[in-house]
Amino acid sequence: MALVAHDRCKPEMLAWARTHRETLTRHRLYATGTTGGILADELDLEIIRFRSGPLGGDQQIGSRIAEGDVDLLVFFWDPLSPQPHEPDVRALLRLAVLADIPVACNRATADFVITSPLLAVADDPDRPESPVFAPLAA
Ligand SMILES: O=C(CO)COP(=O)(O)O
Repeated sequence: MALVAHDRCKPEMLAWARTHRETLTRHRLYATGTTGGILADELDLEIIRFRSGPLGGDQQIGSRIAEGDVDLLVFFWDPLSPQPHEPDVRALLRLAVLADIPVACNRATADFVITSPLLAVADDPDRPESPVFAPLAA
């Protein structure tokens, strides 16, 4: 999973991650620099941190998505503040849609996604390589 939050949304991301910490510990976590630092410090989560978003972190996560290495993106982007790296933000969201992975842009959606029964498939120890979101049975 990849976790990203703009500055004004970081308290929301921290609160969400605190609520779902136990679930998060069962997955490999990527995050942009500052978001990942806060989650690691506050919640003692093991996180693979990239650069800060404005310095290329969004692009680094986008490249992981393009490589098929990310199954879920939680991106609390700020709808009220312009971002200097807006093109990177758009590119990250575009790649996530293109890759057809779930993208949660607010807490309500992130709550739905992380409590989805589909996510439970990935937590099955007998299927460690299963994707976060298994296809629905045919
Ligand atoms: O800017 C961001 C996403 O666009 C987030 O970056 P940080 O987590 O480094 O603040």
